Amino acid sequence: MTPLSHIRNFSIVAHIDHGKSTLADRLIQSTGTVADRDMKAQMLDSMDIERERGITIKAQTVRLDYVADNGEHYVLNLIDTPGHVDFAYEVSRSMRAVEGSLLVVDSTQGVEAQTLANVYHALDADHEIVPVLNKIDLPASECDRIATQIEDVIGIDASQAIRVSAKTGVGIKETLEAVVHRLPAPKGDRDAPLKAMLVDSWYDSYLGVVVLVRIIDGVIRLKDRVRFMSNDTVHLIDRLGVFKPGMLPMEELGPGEIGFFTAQIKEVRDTRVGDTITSERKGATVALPGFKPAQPVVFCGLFPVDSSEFEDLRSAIDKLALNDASFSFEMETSAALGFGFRCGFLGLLHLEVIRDRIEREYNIELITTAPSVVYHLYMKDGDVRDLHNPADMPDLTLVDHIEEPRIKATILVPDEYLGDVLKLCQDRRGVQMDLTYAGSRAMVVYDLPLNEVVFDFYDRLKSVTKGYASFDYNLTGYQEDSLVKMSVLVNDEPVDALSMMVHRDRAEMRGRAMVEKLKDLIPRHMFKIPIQAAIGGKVIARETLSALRKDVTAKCYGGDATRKRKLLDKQKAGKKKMRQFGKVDIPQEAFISALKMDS
Ligand SMILES: Nc1nc2c(ncn2[C@@H]2O[C@H](COP(=O)(O)OP(=O)(O)OP(=O)(O)O)[C@@H](O)[C@H]2O)c(=O)[nH]1
Repeated sequence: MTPLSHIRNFSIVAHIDHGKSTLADRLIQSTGTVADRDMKAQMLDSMDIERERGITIKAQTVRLDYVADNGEHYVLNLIDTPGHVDFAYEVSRSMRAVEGSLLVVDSTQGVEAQTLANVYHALDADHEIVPVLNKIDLPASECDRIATQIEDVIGIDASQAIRVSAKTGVGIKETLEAVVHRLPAPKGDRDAPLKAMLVDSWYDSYLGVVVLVRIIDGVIRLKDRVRFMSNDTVHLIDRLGVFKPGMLPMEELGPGEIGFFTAQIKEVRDTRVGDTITSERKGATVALPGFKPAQPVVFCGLFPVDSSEFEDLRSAIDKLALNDASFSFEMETSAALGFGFRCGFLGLLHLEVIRDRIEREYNIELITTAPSVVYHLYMKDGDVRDLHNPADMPDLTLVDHIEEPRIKATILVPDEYLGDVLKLCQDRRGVQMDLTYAGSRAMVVYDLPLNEVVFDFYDRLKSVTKGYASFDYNLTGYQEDSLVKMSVLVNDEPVDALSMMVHRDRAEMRGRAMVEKLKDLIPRHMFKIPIQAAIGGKVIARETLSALRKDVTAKCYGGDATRKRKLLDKQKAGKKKMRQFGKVDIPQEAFISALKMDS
């Protein structure tokens, strides 16, 4: 067992793409944790989807053995945290398991919105922070300027920032020395009753549920019987160890150490992140302060394109939920789409990841309905209800008022795009709260309704700023506003999957945009099709799709045969992805595309 004075626990915080995973790889490699020949890029990103998209979702951990320049042997535990806003919750909880952070900032880019958000999590957890300026091998690197920016914007001393190229390996040794000498050792009492913090847990098809723990006090041993304090269950530890980064068995783990155990636990749901684990006998009586469970904030319906795949979808969703306690679901039926599931997610990226995994790993084509936030309905009879699905909106005459979730959004953007960003936020019913400058960049803080952000705000922000803006948000609470349900009728049939909650003042604009989009997205049929948007019984926008002549290749005027064939093939492929509403076929992509706003 390593003495506390020779343990350092740390995380790396950074904005996406600033080089967190690359730096972690270099640290793993240069401490000889993984032999060079086994090294593959991004050791810690285990899921395929993470590797493909280059984003980290689940927190991962690795133990590094390091002999410092003073000749002493240290154990360094690195917890890698996700970088994306949807997973901020995972960031904040894994920070509680460590004492310090390396703050990685790309020295060609500077501080971004997620740098700020993540560093605040680290400061909240009382971390010692060592700034690291990365990518110094690039000609555009400006270390002095970025160090000053870190001091101005974040307010921490950056005079001792370490200059690193995670790509070439320059500065890696200095980084390891800084971890040893500038980050504090953990505290803990080996002789006190066991107190271990449950940092994370996941399902492994061979091992069952694997639990990641940080030992605070006491010692945990193989074959110990331990009690989970939140639900008072007792489990026998049948496997104990650390990640290097593969599993390395250990006989015991003492204070300050981070490792895993398995104990024949069947479901991730039986393990509450933030829970305190103690010994069955003579255990601790007071639990560690827990964490709030992550709440899904975005809901949407997932339906199989081919309705015979409903059972396959159910089993795919069941399996995914095994490993992801923040993903919720319940069965849903839609008049238009048949059987499916209403699912809750931490944010849009989370939604996309789950949807992609179902489509790819389980080979089920999906129709995704409009993402919606959770509204609070205050009914006239005094009842208060949560509305997860606009299709369930009761008659407005029964509702006294509606509250919607609001967020505090922080956006960092180069000066020249500030005007466009302000306009975008204003158009989305935002209220400006703050505007400050750091060099040639502006930091603007807006109070915005989550429902205006949930769908395509981030895409719009990237496009109006040519990708130069960075964005982060957190939920602030609920606020009353004038909200109504807008329904869409195609050929006089309501399409419930397209109904959405909108602000009354914006309903007409949204309705018009929606029917115009649908007119382009729905192929022409042999008859005229009216497309309408309505609030209650009142139509607020209308378009008519004219009837089609029979021959789809007619407009090719003879001529090019391959082009004709392509068109027919395209039409055939399109058919498979259509759903029938009354007499009308609506292509799958219409459900998502129709909801994108161009403002
Ligand atoms: N030139 C140069 N490129 C680097 C350096 N460090 C990282 N990169 C590149 O920057 C890109 C992003 O690096 P990652 O390590 O994936 O970034 P990340 O912060 O882990 O991103 P997430 O996992 O999505 O949070 C990759 O293409 C890296 O190869 C560096 O020191 N120099």
